[in-house]
Amino acid sequence: MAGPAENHVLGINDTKEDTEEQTAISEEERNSAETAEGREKDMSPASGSSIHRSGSRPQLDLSGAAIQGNFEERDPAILLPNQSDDISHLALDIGGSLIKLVYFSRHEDKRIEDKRKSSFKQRFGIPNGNRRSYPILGGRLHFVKFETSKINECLEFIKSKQLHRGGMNPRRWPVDISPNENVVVKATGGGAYKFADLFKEKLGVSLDKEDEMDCLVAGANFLLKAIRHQAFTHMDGRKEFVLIDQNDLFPYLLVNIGSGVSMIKVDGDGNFQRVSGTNVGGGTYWGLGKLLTKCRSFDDLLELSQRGDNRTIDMLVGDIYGGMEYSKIGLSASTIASSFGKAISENKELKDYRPEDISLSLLRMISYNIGQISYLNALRFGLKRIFFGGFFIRGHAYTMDTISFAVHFWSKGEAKAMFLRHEGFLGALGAFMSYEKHGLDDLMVHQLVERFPMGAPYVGGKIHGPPLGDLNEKISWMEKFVQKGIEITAPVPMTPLGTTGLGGFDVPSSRGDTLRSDASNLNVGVLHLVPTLEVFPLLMDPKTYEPNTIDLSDHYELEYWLTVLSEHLLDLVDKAVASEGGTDDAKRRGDAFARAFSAHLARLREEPAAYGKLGLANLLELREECLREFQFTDAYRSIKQRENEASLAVLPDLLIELDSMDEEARLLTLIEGVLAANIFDWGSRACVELYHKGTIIEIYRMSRKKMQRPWRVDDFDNFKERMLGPGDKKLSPHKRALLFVDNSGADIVLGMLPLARELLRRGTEVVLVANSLPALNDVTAMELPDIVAEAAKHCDILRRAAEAGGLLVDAMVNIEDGLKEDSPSVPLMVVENGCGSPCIDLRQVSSELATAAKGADLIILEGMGRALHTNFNAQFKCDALKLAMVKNQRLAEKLIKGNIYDCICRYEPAS
Ligand SMILES: CC(C)(COP(=O)(O)O)[C@@H](O)C(=O)NCCC(=O)O
Ligand SMILES: [Mn+2]
Repeated sequence: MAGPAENHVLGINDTKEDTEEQTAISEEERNSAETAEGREKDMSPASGSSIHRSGSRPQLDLSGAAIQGNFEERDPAILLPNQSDDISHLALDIGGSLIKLVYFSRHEDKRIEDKRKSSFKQRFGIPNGNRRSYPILGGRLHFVKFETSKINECLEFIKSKQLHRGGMNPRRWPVDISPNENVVVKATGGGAYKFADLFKEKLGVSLDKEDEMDCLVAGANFLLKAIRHQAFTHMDGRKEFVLIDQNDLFPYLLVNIGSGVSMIKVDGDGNFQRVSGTNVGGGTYWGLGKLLTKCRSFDDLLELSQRGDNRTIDMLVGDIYGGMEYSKIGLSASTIASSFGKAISENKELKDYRPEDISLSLLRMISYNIGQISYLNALRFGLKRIFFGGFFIRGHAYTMDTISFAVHFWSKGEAKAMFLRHEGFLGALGAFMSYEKHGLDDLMVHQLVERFPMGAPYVGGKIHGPPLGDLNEKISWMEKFVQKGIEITAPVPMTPLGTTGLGGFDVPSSRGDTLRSDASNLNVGVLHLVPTLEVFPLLMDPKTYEPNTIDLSDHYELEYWLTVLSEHLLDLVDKAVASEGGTDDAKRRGDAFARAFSAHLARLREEPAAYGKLGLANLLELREECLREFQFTDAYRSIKQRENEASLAVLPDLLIELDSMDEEARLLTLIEGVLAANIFDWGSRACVELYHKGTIIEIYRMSRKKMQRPWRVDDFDNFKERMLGPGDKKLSPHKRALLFVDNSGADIVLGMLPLARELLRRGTEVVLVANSLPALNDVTAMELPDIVAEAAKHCDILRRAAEAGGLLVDAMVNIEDGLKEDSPSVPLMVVENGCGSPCIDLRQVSSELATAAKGADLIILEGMGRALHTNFNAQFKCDALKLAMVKNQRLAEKLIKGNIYDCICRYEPAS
């Protein structure tokens, strides 16, 4: 199968091609990678402390280790007084064509101990189930590529960010590490040997060489276990993400296609065996292709193949059987009987064949061969899953289709070929993993969040420009392109549509519009490591939970939502710029934000799976993240404030009205109130237009007036029965209710707070769950205590509950609520949900929320984002009430066969 031993180049996964590939940077602005000043102070070692290492591995020096701060805190930071902070947060995979860099930057430590947080801790204590012997650092993993031929750019990049010295920190250099100190950086790939002296000379860094195969496997294992949408199948031009069960990952076959091909049977972490390989690999394609087509780069050769027709060269079954198929053995007429076989019988010279056809024929020959050998090896060891990686694939749709086709064909559909989004970074990640005690190998899927910041402008299918240092550089670059009249847009297909080559085994079709020669450039975001995130414990089955309701793999649906977001953009930029005082700087940032976000939308329009599996929640979150990237921290700040004030002014009247009702009428009015007040949503186009037509209170009244039952989804009677009991029978009240609140203003003040008050009155503890970061006009956990405090001035129940929950510490004056009945003062609390988006993915919530959830027996999800776009179909272990007004015509039609402004009151008791 493989060639003679001396020619056995298998496993050498690079080629020395003269690639034209652009530098691709997945990089965030430098300043965001900085560590907070205060924390630096705590973490920096006493000056003059020595660096302790054992052998070649830099290790943490645990001598004198002490917990910093509160012993009861979850995952407390541990102060290592003798540890220099220079454990390198950088690892490299230096190949013949590309240098892949993985580096870590710490999160800014913005922990603010407000009274909300301390009261929460008092109430719930601190969970200690997740204690580690050492903490995982919160931070980000960045993935960056350079052309090996431009190694100096790579060295400059490392130097400018001081990555070899543990990140950019002016306090650390040169105080902590003397320039003569030997810093060790993990590296794999042939270049780790070849360029060792250069790294030493230019950066003073010693490259600690790690075995390539070890790294590949470690990288693949980490990715497959820790990143939800890592692996995908690719058939007929369609990418489909595959859910990998962490506990059912092994064994699998890892096929790394570099110059040669290695086939590795992976049985566990660090447990693998190279079982086979072939010398016909990427190097063969590139080498033969270069000789036969005069193509100058690997990418050019791939591009040629997209315009090729291999039937002009390959001998097909039909050529042998006079156009017929050989049905007896299941071979169709278009099956390749012999690659390049036609060339024997034709009286043609090389020049008579189109380079496009040659390239395609070659690509098919090699891809099929690899697919076939891989399958045979999978069969040999009884493996069902085959993951392909290596530079040969580089996100090329047609290559993936061809390999998939071969595996499918030979296995008769039994085995699956899968590909990895981070396939180019397996080795570098593996090298990074080889640092001891960074805690990465312990990370779980829910502790990682991938984000896609604007790394560099991309134009015409290529990333342009150097790595972007800071926000200003990012904006300047964009402005430069715009001045030149070049629209910054997502990469476009490099060949016209419909030019896919024909022929083949049986023709695997790959849609022209998904073809690209290096799509993987942009498919890798920045991995945020957030050790405090947890799976919401009340989810019925986290494994089958899918947050998104609408399926964006439906082309029309995706197109609709992308258009909605584009149409919102101008208005959003106006709000964002105004929120920053409308200064020139804010306008520049606003412009850049609009361009960056439009580029994301264009990118996703072209390749919906570019950032992993796409759902509406991701799109809405991407918008908020992009705003934050351009330093718009709260675009709706003043709108929220205005609406809060207006609503608080009418709250006393509402409470009096409610208190004059009997229990049943009151409960109905309260639910009506929540639904009616959910109309205040600055994310809905239709609603924003409404706001021009009246004051907040007028719109609220109008909305309440229209609240006619039955609602489009109306489970109110069931909810009422649970709350008030059937007939005269009283049921015990819920112990604790989690209220996932939505918007500021009327929504929270006139909708959810009165409902919370009712629950409190009935003896149910209430936890208000709000966003950690601003998103549209959603109320945040930081803002809520003040709103509650204001509302409590008019309400005895809220006041006592807020006091009991530790939200109010000062005695309240001016109590206008006449109610003096002796209601139990169960606590009212506020927790943050861990999100900064209008939607919520309950697989990744704050540890605060997870803790509060443990004693809860009622969940109320409110609003379109939290209850409809996400979680509409979510099932919980406890009673759940989903309340929302549908403020979008299309969603109303799709979800409830109704109309805009219809309401949903969906009650699902615990089963
Ligand atoms: C962004 C939103 C999910 C916020 O809704 P909310 O959760 O506040 O009820 C919603 O306004 C939305 O889906 N807007 C986009 C569609 C539109 O403009 O109609
Ligand atoms: Mn909202």
